[in-house]
Amino acid sequence: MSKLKIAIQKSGRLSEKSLELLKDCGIKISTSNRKLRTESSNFPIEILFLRDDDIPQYVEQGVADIGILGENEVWEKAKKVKQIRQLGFADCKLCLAIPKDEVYTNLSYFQDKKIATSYPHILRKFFQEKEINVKIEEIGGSVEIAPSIGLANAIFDIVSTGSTLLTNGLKQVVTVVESQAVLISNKNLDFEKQGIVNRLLFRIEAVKQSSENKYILLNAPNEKLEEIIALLPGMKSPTILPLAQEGWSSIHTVIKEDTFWDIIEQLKALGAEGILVLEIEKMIL
Ligand SMILES: Nc1ncnc2c1ncn2[C@@H]1O[C@H](COP(=O)(O)OP(=O)(O)OP(=O)(O)O)[C@@H](O)[C@H]1O
Ligand SMILES: O=P(O)(O)OC[C@H]1O[C@H](OP(=O)(O)OP(=O)(O)O)[C@H](O)[C@@H]1O
Ligand SMILES: [Mg+2]
Repeated sequence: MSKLKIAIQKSGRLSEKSLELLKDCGIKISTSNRKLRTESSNFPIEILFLRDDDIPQYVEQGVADIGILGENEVWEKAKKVKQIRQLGFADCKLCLAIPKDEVYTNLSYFQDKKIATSYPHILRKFFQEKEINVKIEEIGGSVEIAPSIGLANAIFDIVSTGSTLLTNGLKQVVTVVESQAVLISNKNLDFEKQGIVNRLLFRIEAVKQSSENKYILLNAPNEKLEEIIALLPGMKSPTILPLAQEGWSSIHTVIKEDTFWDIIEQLKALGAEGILVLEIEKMIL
């Protein structure tokens, strides 16, 4: 049986989360520092540890079948690969930033300015669409240093918390794109490999659903059941079980992580008691 080759970042911002995702999918992998290839003992997959910049090219060529990397690298390299699924980690933005004491008006500020970046392709496309002429200085890293050493007037780089900009005397003025980790695939996978990708995707879906949802249990007075149920969507609809105490019921359901604080406040206001919120290990819709 053939194995699916998955490329992940060897060491960097994406490495740990990529391995964790595979582990959460029940895929066992033994890792050691120096080994650049490894196989899973319980899933038909081989893992290649690579520089993230190289992953689009390898996936296009079929050296790797699928890969995990930032959308920013996928756009920058512009290789012919299929984007399968966003993965919800490594969230960041690609931004234009300038020295903090400069007065910024609008995009025309950048006319004829020199901008340092590791993302020349994305940047060139952006300014071409805006019909603004800029000079692009491509550098491999430590981009934030460029204005202070006289290499460029501005930078175009990854921003997350903004602390790198701040400590280097820069301020963000334009967000060009937002990015997160994504799963990409070769465009011509054979039937067998596509089957393995589908199995992997099914597991990723279950892992992601479980992290985005909470299981909640609560006790509610029967006269408020209707109003409380209206607040709780559930996978189909909530489960209602009578309590030993007359006039009360227990409600079980699943709610979205990002709405549960709002909903819980409303549930309490309607007289709900003994509210338990539990992590979901896996969730299959
Ligand atoms: N500060 C950040 N916060 C969130 N995500 C980030 C941050 N910096 C980078 N990323 C995301 O993680 C990816 C990898 O970042 P990293 O800094 O590890 O890359 P790299 O230095 O190019 O690594 P490599 O050695 O593999 O080429 C980026 O392409 C981006 O998608
Ligand atoms: O807005 P912040 O939270 O400060 O994050 C932004 C910084 O993070 C990334 O670099 P990283 O720390 O990964 O180092 P690298 O340049 O060596 O890749 C990126 O290149 C920025 O410099
Ligand atoms: Mg890189």
